[in-house]
Amino acid sequence: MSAPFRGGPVSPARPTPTPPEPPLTPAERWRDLQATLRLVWTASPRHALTFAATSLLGSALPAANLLVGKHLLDAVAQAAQGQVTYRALLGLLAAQVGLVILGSLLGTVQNAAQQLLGDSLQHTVSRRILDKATTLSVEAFENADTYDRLQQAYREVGSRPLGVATQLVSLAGAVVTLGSVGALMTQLGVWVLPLVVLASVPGVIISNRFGVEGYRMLRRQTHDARVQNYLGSLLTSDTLVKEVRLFGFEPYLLDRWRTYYLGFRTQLETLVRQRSAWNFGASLLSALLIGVASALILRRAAAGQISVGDFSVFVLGIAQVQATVSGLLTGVSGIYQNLLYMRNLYAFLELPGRDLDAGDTWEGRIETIEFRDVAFRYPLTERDVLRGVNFTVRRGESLALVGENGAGKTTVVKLLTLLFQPTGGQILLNGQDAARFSPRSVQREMSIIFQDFGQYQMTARDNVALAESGRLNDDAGVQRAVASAGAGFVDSLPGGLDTPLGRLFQGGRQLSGGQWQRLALARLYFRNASVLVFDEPTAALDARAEFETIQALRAEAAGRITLIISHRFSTVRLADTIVMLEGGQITESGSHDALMARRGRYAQLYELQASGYAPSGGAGSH
Ligand SMILES: Nc1ncnc2c1ncn2[C@@H]1O[C@H](COP(=O)(O)OP(=O)(O)OP(=O)(O)O)[C@@H](O)[C@H]1O
Repeated sequence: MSAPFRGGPVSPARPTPTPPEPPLTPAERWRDLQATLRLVWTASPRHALTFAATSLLGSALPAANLLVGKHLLDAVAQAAQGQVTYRALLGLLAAQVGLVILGSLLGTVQNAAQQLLGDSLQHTVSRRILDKATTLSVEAFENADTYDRLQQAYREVGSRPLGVATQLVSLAGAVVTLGSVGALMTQLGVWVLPLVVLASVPGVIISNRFGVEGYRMLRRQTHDARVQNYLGSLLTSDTLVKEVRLFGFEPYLLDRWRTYYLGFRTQLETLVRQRSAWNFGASLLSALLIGVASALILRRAAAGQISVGDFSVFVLGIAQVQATVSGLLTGVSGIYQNLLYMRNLYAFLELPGRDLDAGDTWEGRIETIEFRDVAFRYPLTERDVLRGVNFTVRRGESLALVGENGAGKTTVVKLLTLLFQPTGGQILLNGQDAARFSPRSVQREMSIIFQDFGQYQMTARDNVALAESGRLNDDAGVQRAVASAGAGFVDSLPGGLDTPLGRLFQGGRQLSGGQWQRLALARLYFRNASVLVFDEPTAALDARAEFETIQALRAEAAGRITLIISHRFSTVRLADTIVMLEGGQITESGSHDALMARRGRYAQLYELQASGYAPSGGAGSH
């Protein structure tokens, strides 16, 4: 089993690589686009509307600027010949200044709306991801693919949906700009606009193609990047620093970390080299086409067919059209790319959740639990880790599971607490199939301390009362649970129950392993459950604490079903029934005395452990 959960952001590396993405059909892309727009709209209708309106209005400004600029230039040229008054020139200047002011006003409102819309979107999407995560089964978290999707979705929440929205709006804006500026340029000759437009296309196609390549590269690297992050987190972890220093495996970790980096670097270099070469070719082609258009315009100028103002429309128009066409095409490819990222989010949101409230609601106490021929196989694995497991435990009884590492004890607990469903056989609660009932309603009757129990970087009170968050202020209940768990040390903490614990946040007090375990026990006792499950409840406790814990456990166990997993036979022997698991099957069961009398595997292991305490190394008696 893994080490206790320490709240680190990166879970241990899992070997399954991310499968290649399936290509999206146009219909799927269309569906994702609609879903994204709906998302943007629901995040903040007011800001979405303001953003779209100001962007579209702003898109008509370049043509208006060109037109006023042309008239101004022509007027200046005519003024030289005394044909235009100063007043008329001032009128044109006023129009130009007016346009500048309007542009800056629209830009300011647009920026503000975009920023607020982005923030609302980030909140909405994060919330959806977190909501989804709460409905995923525990199994889903043990699957590398799901975990990758969760990470990818979370990483992209800030930028991608807003990216689609802004690009779509700029696309519409680009059509407005191109139409209006294009109409002005067409007056200079029908070939001008097509040549200028054509000059912008190759560069955009190339940036589009390499954008998609870049996305594919990142996606291919997801799994390795996670491993690399994990390696980095080992070197920066507060809880692991002692072990890392002592064993001195920093160079090994750094070396592996760097090997991953070098792999990414090689891929990036190839991509950058290819993109640069193609970009250079595209800009040569573009310069050639602009050169041809300019030569044609100059021929008309030489023939006296166009004014200075017309020529300014051509020169400034080129830049405008190129920027707009490139905006238009990158907008299309940007939407395409952002939708690829959005697919990660949707793929995560579409993962089948397990409705923990589905099924009949369990009411009342659990009086008996029966495993009937239960088998279990973890997803994506090839062998059953439990086979033909049969046992019954009744109210007031305690059952201990023993067995060597990997025998399947924790798996029995995961099934009993309905975190997983058996792949064969049945679990009966009060004689009824547990599968009929909503897991959440059954789980309300259970309380547990896992081997890898949580150490919550919150207050001591939170650490206890999280077991029933509706009773966070039940001081008497918390005190009772703390007393049962022998966690009286909390009273000597500077802020008592309200002392923040852990090292992660300012002012937090770090506890010892045994103190954390006692708090986890208090959490277990805080919930008034009919089934108490102890998975290695005394592993981190000293001998006296173990004794006290067992005494408390016996007192709390009255009138309940108790299930204990422990490698300590001093704990196990007190159970009414002991079940010996070997390779996923029950090989012996009975009371301690019965099993000792049988002189089978249990007796062997018991004596092996007891011999460790005997002064002469001989077998101890029970
Ligand atoms: N998430 C998982 N996916 C696949 N196999 C798993 C998973 N968790 C456990 N196993 C496998 O199931 C078997 C039983 O594991 P389990 O954790 O139930 O053993 P255990 O008896 O509790 O061991 P320990 O005493 O070491 O805690 C082991 O072979 C283990 O490798």
